[in-house]
Amino acid sequence: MAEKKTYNIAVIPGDGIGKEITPEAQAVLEKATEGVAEFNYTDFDLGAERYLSDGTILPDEDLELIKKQDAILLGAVGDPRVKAGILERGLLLKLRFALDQYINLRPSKLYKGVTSPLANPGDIDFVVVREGTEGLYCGAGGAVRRNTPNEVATEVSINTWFGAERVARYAFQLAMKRKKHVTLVHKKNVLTNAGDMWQRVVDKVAQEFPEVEHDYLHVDAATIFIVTDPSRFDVILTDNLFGDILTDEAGAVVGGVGYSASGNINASNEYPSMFEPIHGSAPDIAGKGIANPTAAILSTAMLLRHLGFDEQAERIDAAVQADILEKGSTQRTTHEVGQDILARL
Ligand SMILES: NC(=O)C1=CN([C@@H]2O[C@H](COP(=O)(O)OP(=O)(O)OC[C@H]3O[C@@H](n4cnc5c(N)ncnc54)[C@H](O)[C@@H]3O)[C@@H](O)[C@H]2O)C=CC1
Ligand SMILES: CC(C)CC(=O)C(=O)O
Ligand SMILES: [Mg+2]
Repeated sequence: MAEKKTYNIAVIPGDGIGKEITPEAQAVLEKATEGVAEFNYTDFDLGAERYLSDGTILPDEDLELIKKQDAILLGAVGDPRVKAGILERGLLLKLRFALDQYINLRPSKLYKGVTSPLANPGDIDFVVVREGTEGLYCGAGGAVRRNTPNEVATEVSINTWFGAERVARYAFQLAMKRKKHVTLVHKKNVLTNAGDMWQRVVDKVAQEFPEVEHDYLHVDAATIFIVTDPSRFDVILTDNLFGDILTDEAGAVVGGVGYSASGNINASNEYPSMFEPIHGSAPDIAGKGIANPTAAILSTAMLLRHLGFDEQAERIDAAVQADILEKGSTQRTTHEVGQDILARL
């Protein structure tokens, strides 16, 4: 149950379709919370336009203000006019790291009425618990002898016992509320240092949860089962890179990344958590008004659940499900989908 009466929400639409889907999500969030508490929104002009106009990516004063919010609603980051990585690292990953959002929570659910590319998808309903602050995304590494034929580039995957243990415990706790099954996904047959540590962490944490079954898959095999037998999964626990890749695949399997929401959770509540669709800024369709805002809207349900507004979150989920059942197969603009879902609240 929510405890406070006033909530401050940072809104970062970002780039590309992020700017198109975020207003639809925010409208749903505002409507769903009408009368239950006061939600104050602060818009942050961060992303490619800001960077191209004044060279700033995430100024310290913005970060400090964001730290004081209760939650963050983010669209997507990345623009073809800006060198790859500048905004992704300097804005998105900086937020995840600075706010210690170590749980990257990514549910994959096949909504009734959505057409999966799988012939026999079965009942797909699993959650990927992806570590959010470590692994190959830390930015450790570098390049020597750049722009010579002898260039060597390294990316170092940093995995700490502390980091793996806290996310593993979260995954087992989540499994207790679900089908009590955790699958660790890694590549321990090759990444023998990190993979072995992750397995030992999971074996230790599992002892605290005797009711939860756990197994292991190498990531390459996991990609097979996500398309051949996705209903076998309940909670997938994995590292930052594998989780990123697997969740896009899972998104495709449940009808498209436009249906896949996520939360970057600071489970200790020291800093605000951030909610965003799993997809990016989709430059190939940006500006056309055709992006699916459903993932962004479902992200607001995750935001509300995080703040303790379970009932309001359920209403958003139900509105999305009803919308898909009735109109999922019709061609609609981003705004039409947003309006249709809004009308059901
Ligand atoms: N969380 C974030 O902010 C993320 C940012 N990115 C950034 O986004 C940019 C584009 O990356 P891509 O690799 O193209 O991935 P992407 O997820 O933006 O797009 C991949 C494909 O999915 C489609 N798609 C994505 N969202 C959709 C939606 N809501 N409705 C309908 N179709 C949708 C796109 O049109 C595209 O064909 C890059 O700059 C990348 O770094 C990528 C992933 C996550
Ligand atoms: C753009 C990246 C920083 C990450 C990504 O693709 C994701 O978190 O899904
Ligand atoms: Mg991704």
